[in-house]
Amino acid sequence: MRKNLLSPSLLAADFSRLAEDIRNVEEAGAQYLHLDVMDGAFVPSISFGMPVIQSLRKNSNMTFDVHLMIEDPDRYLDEFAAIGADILTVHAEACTHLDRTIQKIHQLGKKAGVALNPATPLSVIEWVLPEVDMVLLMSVNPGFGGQKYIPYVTDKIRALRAMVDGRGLETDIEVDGGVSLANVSSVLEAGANVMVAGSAVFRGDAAENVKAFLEKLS
Ligand SMILES: O=C(CO)[C@@H](O)[C@H](O)COP(=O)(O)O
Ligand SMILES: [Fe+2]
Repeated sequence: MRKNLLSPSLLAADFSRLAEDIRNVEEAGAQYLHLDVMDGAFVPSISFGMPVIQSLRKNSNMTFDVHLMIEDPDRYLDEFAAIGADILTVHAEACTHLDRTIQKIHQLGKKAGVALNPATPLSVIEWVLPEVDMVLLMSVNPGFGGQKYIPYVTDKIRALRAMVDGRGLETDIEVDGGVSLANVSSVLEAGANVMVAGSAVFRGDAAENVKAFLEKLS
């Protein structure tokens, strides 16, 4: 039986009190912490990088689910591994040699994720799928929190679930962008099992929101 997991996205937290916000979601039962690294090149925005993640590592035992929205992520994999990332997810669109990048993440002893923008077809990962621990399907165009879920991604999740199950794989399927308490059940029903939620967790009472998500995921 696959596990359904919640990965609150730190991007929507209050940056003036990160330690407290993280403690809240961890104590409420969130298993992963989603860390969005943006370089201002692959995506228009710049978020945060290694020093922030390294500091937070001391405050949390959650699985650090690092989403690298950066060009040529190979340049930084050693460093992200060294500061305590558990899952390193790279964008297929940002990697010239995706297979090599996945191998490198595994050599560093980390789980390898591959992210696809909404418009990127699943065929891009067809051959590497058995090598990947998690596929992240973007359900918004990456770069910002608080955007609206793109409805056609639900069919893409269904297609990926069929691909994963049809090949007898255990690849996690993570969905990222606009996931809320209102749509999480349909995302789950389509076959995703790792839910990223930023605004829907950190806007309002984060602990209560985590509990409400976990109830829907149980
Ligand atoms: O990677 C990204 C955006 O590029 C996401 O992880 C967002 O941070 C999710 O935020 P919400 O859409 O849930 O507010
Ligand atoms: Fe993300």
